[in-house]
Amino acid sequence: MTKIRVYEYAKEKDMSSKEVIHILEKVGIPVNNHMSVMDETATKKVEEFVAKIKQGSAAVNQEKPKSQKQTVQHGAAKSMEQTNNNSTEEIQEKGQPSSRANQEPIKKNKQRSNNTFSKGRGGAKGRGNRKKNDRRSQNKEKQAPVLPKEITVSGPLSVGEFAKLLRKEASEVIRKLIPIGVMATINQEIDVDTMTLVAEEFGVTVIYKEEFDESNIEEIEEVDEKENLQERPPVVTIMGHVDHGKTTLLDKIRSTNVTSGEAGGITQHIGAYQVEISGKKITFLDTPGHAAFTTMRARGAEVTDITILVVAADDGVMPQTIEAINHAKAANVPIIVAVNKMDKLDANPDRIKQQLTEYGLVPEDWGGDTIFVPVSAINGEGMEDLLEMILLVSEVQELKANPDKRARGVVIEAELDKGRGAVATVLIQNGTLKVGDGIVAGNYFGKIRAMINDHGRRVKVAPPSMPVEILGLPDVPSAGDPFMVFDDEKKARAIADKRNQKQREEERGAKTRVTLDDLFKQIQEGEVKELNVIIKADVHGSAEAMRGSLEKIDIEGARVKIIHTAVGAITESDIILASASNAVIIGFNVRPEPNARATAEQEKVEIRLHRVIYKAIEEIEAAMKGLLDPEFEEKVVGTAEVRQIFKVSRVGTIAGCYVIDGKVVRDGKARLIRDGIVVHEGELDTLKRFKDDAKEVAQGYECGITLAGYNDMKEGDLIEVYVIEEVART
Ligand SMILES: Nc1nc2c(ncn2[C@@H]2O[C@H](COP(=O)(O)OP(=O)(O)OP(=O)(O)O)[C@@H](O)[C@H]2O)c(=O)[nH]1
Repeated sequence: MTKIRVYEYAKEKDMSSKEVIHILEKVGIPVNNHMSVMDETATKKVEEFVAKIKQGSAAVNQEKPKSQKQTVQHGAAKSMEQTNNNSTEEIQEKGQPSSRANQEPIKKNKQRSNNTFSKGRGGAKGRGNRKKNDRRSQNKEKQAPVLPKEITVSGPLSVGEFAKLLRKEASEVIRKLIPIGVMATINQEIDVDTMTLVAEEFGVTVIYKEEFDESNIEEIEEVDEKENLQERPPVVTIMGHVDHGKTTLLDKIRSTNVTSGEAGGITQHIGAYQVEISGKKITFLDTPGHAAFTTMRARGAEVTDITILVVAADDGVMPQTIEAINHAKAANVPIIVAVNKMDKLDANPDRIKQQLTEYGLVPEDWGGDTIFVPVSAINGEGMEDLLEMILLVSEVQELKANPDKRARGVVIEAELDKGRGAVATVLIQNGTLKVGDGIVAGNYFGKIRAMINDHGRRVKVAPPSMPVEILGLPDVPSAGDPFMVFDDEKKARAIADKRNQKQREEERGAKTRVTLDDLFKQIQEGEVKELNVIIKADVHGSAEAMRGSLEKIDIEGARVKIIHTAVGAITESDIILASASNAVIIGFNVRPEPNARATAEQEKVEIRLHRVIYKAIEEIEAAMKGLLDPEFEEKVVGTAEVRQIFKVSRVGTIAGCYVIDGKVVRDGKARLIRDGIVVHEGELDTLKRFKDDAKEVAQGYECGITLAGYNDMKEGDLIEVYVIEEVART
């Protein structure tokens, strides 16, 4: 024999190709696969190796696990190091063709299922029992459990645990491990790749599911079997512009639709309530407005199924109407338009329809798919239609939950009550909550002492979509916090502790948000495919121009998605929307309101301010290409309010100011802001304390400021002073 392929050689020697490849590796002649050619030297070396093994001399490195659990990595390198008597035995067995054919390993496995592979092997006793064993193993084979089609693992498992999942004996697994170069005992751990290879040999698929930390209650996914799912009531939020009638509408619905049997009962404000119509329930969140809605979303709680957009028929689409539309769209929640105040003489519902088409809400009778319901929250007109429409939309959505399992949901609101302690209103999203359940809500663990429904009655159980007030938490969670029932109290306490710790870490700044500086990296890592952007501008035209240009950007498969544009200063509500939607805010000739700036810092939302449209676009493009040049960054050092204007001939206009925040520095640049809009930007000319020139003036002091080349300051204007700082690129 001069040259022979691996598989031919293996066949000839009654070995498997894998074994031959493995030995070739060990003798220093690695080959690629079973089709590789072995020359004379190779066959000789393999033969020598097998001979040595048969004499027992290759049985080195007797396995003595140091610890009970040891992770064994799959890989050739490892296998080389781990040459031991396991491989020896595998080969010895192969020398006896009957051993494999008659399923002997099954019996043997049973015999030593609790031993390490090296123990009790190959002794006279073992051989003597072979016949009996064969018979037993045959019997056993008949009753062999059906193998699973697939198994799910979340990380390394010990051979024993893995075998159990496969419904195989551990030694069978060990046997399959050897040819792939892994020498492991029953107690040693093997990695997922190795498990996948071994399972394949048994025709079983390994599904890897990353084990996650259960303290991320928000991310615990529980799949319900279809047959366990039942219809659940829709959860509805009412949004709209100030004074368009949200509260009146909510009150009207509640007072005219109290659940049967409860009529006349005192309804209690618990943050949400349910009404019944045509035998079906609807849950309304009792906090109108998109701020509450988006604050919850910012905390990861997707509670709302349907949004009712209230627009007053005598007024029309207003800024907050648009904001509400964008908040609902960002959350992918369907909108039903309630055209309110229809009782008013000047009500003009067609105008509302016309206006809303501009925002993509086209009424059904105009060929669109948005439901418009004319109503009057005062006299109740159209109210039933509205409720029917809610039920219709919820039917289309096929809202379902499984009432027969542990409950989970969201905290709607919570407070500390003097007499009752921490009281939280929760909305059950899935499962059924019961008195006595141990729950983690936010960062706290508690046992439910009592539950009170929206009519102030004590209840023992709360099914999906039902809001209830719960007593029994040791402290007050936040609105939007998730809650979940845990059967194991010890585990639940540990989860609550961990959540607490994580929150503290987040507060220390560990929160990750998209920023232009790391956008490119996030795009490359596949974390970001769409850059969500909110545009705030001084005039409608600029906002639209910016939207048009930004939407055209498509770089490296990532695009810009404008989730909201509006005219005016950057508000807290913009920041919350950005936070909930992982967006950046571009301000064009506008500034953030003071509390918005603070919230942005807290929420780590990035605000980029510009005065030239193309610069804003260039910046986004550069960020998406990873070419952003943040070598210089603007840092606002202080803000002064103009309290008095002095016109002095030759000098020009002096603004008598009061420093309301930070400090004003003589060398800084200044921006003059009127009602949130930047009206001038330039150099600070003079800065004086009384008659003297000052280098800087701190918060709480008065000063006189002149701006270079600009005299049109007015009382009430803000002068924002900033410096340009060099920042190191990361
Ligand atoms: N004529 C008439 N007036 C209404 C109707 N709905 C509400 N109003 C009145 O409009 C005013 C504002 O209503 P609210 O319900 O407070 O409006 P809102 O949208 O909740 O307002 P905010 O809470 O300030 O955002 C009140 O004076 C109501 O009485 C209606 O259908 N017809």
